[in-house]
Amino acid sequence: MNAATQKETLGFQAEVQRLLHLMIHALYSNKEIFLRELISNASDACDKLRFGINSGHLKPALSTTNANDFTIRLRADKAARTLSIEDNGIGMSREEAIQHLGTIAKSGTRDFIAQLSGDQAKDAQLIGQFGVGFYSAFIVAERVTVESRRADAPADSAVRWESDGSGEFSVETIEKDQIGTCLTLHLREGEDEWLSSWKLREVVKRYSDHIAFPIQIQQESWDAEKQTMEVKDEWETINQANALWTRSKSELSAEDYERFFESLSFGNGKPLKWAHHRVEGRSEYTQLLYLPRQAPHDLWDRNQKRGLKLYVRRVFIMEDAEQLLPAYLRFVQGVVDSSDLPLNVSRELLQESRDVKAIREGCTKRVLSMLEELAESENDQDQNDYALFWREFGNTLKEGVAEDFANQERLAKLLRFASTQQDSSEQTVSLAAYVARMKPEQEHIYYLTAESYAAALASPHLEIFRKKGIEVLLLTDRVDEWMLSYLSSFAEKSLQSIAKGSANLDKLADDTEKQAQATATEAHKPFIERLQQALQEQIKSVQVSARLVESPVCIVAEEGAMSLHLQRMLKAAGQQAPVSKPILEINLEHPLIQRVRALPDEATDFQDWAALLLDQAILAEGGQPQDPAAFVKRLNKLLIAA
Ligand SMILES: Nc1ncnc2c1ncn2[C@@H]1O[C@H](COP(=O)(O)OP(=O)(O)OP(=O)(O)O)[C@@H](O)[C@H]1O
Repeated sequence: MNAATQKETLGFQAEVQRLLHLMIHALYSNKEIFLRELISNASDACDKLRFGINSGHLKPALSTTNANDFTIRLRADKAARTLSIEDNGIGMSREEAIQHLGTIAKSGTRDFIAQLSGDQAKDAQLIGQFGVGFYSAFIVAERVTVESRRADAPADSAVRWESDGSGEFSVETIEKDQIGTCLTLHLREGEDEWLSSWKLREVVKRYSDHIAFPIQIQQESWDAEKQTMEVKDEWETINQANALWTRSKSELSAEDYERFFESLSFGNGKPLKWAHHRVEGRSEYTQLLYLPRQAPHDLWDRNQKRGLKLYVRRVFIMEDAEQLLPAYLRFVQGVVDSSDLPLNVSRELLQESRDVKAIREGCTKRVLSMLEELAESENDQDQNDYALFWREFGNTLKEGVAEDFANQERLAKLLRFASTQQDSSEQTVSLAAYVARMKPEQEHIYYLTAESYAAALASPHLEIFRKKGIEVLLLTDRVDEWMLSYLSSFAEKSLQSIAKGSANLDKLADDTEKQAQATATEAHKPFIERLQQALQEQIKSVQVSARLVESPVCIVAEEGAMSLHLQRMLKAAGQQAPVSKPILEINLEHPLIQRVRALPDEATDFQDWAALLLDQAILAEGGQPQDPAAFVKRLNKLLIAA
């Protein structure tokens, strides 16, 4: 026996020993992950061999090995109480087995182990972040035998590595017919469940369904004579072995993508659009992202489960990984498969990972590009998919304007609104289209927020804009006010509420109009002051209106103050809104105002008239009079007197 074939016994690297001891205890409650780790190693080994063959780097010893023959086989031997995981991947030489299975080649191992405390929960989390790999076999096995033959080595140069995990391992050279690696786990007392085919199926389905190579177990049949299940020499594939996203786009049809979406979304119909890319650079990953056609009923609820499915090198890691996309894109479904994250990445780690940050940015940009492409369909009369998208998800996308400053400009281009330019409440007008239609003298993008489309259309604030033929965007979704507090301009035009302050109306008025307003204010100063006096508890001031044409009065919020609509919304939600008194604007041309103005100084009902004017202004704006019963009483009193 020469030195190379001799059996030798070696000690584990000190770190391995310590890690093994701590890991077995810390991960015991989550022991099934050992199977995922070992299958992942087997899959990596197949990948490496396939790559070696395709790139011409490696010439396998067996000519039969081609990309279609790769399998990962799980063999349970009930009599011997062993579970084997066998692959026909790249395999290991004797030196490689010593190197890879006796040491931890990762940088920072020492620091990492120094952090382990013996506290089970904390250590489990830390080990999870570190990646447990091959050594997880010892969670369920009291002894592990690895027989391996490198794909380019002759049959008599294979290796057997064996250890009970207590500090030493042995290696010897053996003969092995097949290339690849066979790991045999001699199960610990009480671990017999790993001999049952249903248990193996269950765990493979959960974690390894999308491993690209077939994972197989032996078929069993009932032997009536012996009254036992007998193992047959036939193999059955128990995973889908079809990680669609790892295949090249040119191989996949629209039906393939649609079918996969169905499996992701549990029958939510066909997707509107998808994007499938392999991203290289700072972080390497594959993204397969879908825009659904229909919103789930609870889309509005930001606390609902959301997110993409996360895989690491085709091993399933978690459902609903919400860190991979910002909350405002929670309608997107799909898969991210990272090449960089550790297999045992936890939700906590996702939050801190720089790789995840890069994935999140990359996926966000991709979704925005998909939406921009979809928006091009707006010119298509027959199939306006963007209108469809906007109806379902527009409200959610608006949250992005407030939350995603880096992409605000792109998001603003994707917004659609109802407008006075159209006859329907449908939100189809983009800010770009609005700006293109602006009057030469117009400097602002005008909008009005209201409870409903009908309320917006009836608002007295619109009168002057109608008269001058200036378009106003009508915003009636709950999220609008919040969004607007973050969106102050578009294409260098500032957004201006027509229900606040002067609304820069003077810029729209010609010199004669301005002159007339100034003269009227001067001429009716005593009346204006009297009205102001009567209502001073409730309003900030009375002003001669530049925006009213048909209505006698309206109220507006002060420039820079919270809009009255938002104040009402906050109040309805039980939140405290800063109290700011509105401005009452009056239309001096209106017969009702003229009637009140004509009341003699000694008239005792001036106070009633003033209160009535204010209350109707509040009503027209969509609000509630402070004291509705008093309003009705006053109205009746004045009607009877009239
Ligand atoms: N089935 C196998 N075939 C060939 N080599 C293997 C096999 N299993 C393990 N190895 C070798 O042993 C090394 C160590 O495996 P281990 O699972 O501990 O770490 P890893 O796979 O490199 O990292 P991690 O599992 O944490 O992502 C692997 O890098 C690989 O070189």
